[in-house]
Amino acid sequence: MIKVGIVGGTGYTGVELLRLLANHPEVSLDVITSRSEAGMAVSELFPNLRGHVDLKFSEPDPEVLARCDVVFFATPHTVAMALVPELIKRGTRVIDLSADFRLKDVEVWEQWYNTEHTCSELFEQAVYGLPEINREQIKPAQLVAVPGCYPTATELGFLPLLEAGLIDPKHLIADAKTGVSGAGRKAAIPMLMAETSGSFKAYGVSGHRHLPEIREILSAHCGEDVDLTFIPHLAPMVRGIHATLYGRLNKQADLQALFESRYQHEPFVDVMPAGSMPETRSVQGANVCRIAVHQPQGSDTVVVLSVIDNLVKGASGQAIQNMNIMFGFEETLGIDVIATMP
Ligand SMILES: NC(=O)C1=CN([C@@H]2O[C@H](COP(=O)(O)OP(=O)(O)OC[C@H]3O[C@@H](n4cnc5c(N)ncnc54)[C@H](OP(=O)(O)O)[C@@H]3O)[C@@H](O)[C@H]2O)C=CC1
Ligand SMILES: CC(=O)N[C@@H](CCC(=O)OP(=O)(O)O)C(=O)O
Repeated sequence: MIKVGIVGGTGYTGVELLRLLANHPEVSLDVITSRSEAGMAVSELFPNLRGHVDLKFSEPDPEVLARCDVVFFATPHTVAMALVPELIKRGTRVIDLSADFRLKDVEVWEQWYNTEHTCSELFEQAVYGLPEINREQIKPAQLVAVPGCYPTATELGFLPLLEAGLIDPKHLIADAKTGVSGAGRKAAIPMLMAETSGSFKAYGVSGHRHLPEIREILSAHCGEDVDLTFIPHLAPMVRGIHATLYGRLNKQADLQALFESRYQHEPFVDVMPAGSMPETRSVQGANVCRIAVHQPQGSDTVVVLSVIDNLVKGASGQAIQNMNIMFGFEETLGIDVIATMP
């Protein structure tokens, strides 16, 4: 059994970590922090955890957190960077769901996050936690940066095509939609269902912070600078991401066979039969990226449809997948793969 701590246990990704880790046979949940709910029983705030999590929220305390084998940060960006150096020094492993350690260039990070980074010296040792490209590096890692939700859906969709050199890396388009839970568990008028229900809009058109992340990862992995147009949208749903990805083919190939072969050994990527249109509900609650590849008739454009649950494969499920790899557990242990909706 390993001792696990969670910083930020009252947010959407925090409670999703709790739901999955409460059932994990190798995990003892030891610390769950919240500054606003310190002293309250976890099961009082989250009745779905009654009988499964017998802990109280506590203030984040590095002394206490350092006694864990691994600490998850399910906090807004800039929180992890303040606490992680001390934990790393004491030998505690860290899995950060925020964006603090996802990029390798501090200037780019500071430009997109509009604040100073206080421990960029850890960028080098941080491993980007997308197991489908970095499984070997994740195994010994002390610090894992879990990919963003849009980047997970987008990178998994483009990877097979870029790796095979089948599309022009300078002309990629990602047209992606998310639900309101992507904005976190807080009171914000534009995210209220009364505002978003029956409505649909784009945002971040002039630039979204996930753009440099996707560009950096795809470029580094494929050895060629990638240029991407990435436009996020807010859809009237609670959870889920649907990314429609476009690439210009520079040669013809059996695209279905390419995707099936690339992901044949990946437990959490499901390549659907030719002609399929994956729906976000088919991955709700599951750590699965469901992908379909299409080539519209008479066109040299390939269209990839990629869906995930932003809170599971886009955050907490992927974080636990990383933990399993880091501690040598079966990669699928304690992680749901069957969605709660058909
Ligand atoms: N929601 C999503 O779909 C996804 C989110 N992420 C990332 O995961 C992280 C968490 O997201 P989400 O769960 O949505 O966020 P929420 O806003 O829902 O929750 C944030 C949590 O962090 C705690 N927190 C806030 N400020 C601090 C602080 N200064 N020190 C310690 N704890 C703090 C809060 O508790 P309290 O204030 O009581 O301490 C709360 O528990 C973010 O970085 C987000 O970008 C990644 C992928 C998807
Ligand atoms: C609706 C909404 O605001 N969505 C968030 C989703 C990003 C997210 O959750 O952040 P990470 O995956 O980077 O941690 C956004 O666009 O910023």
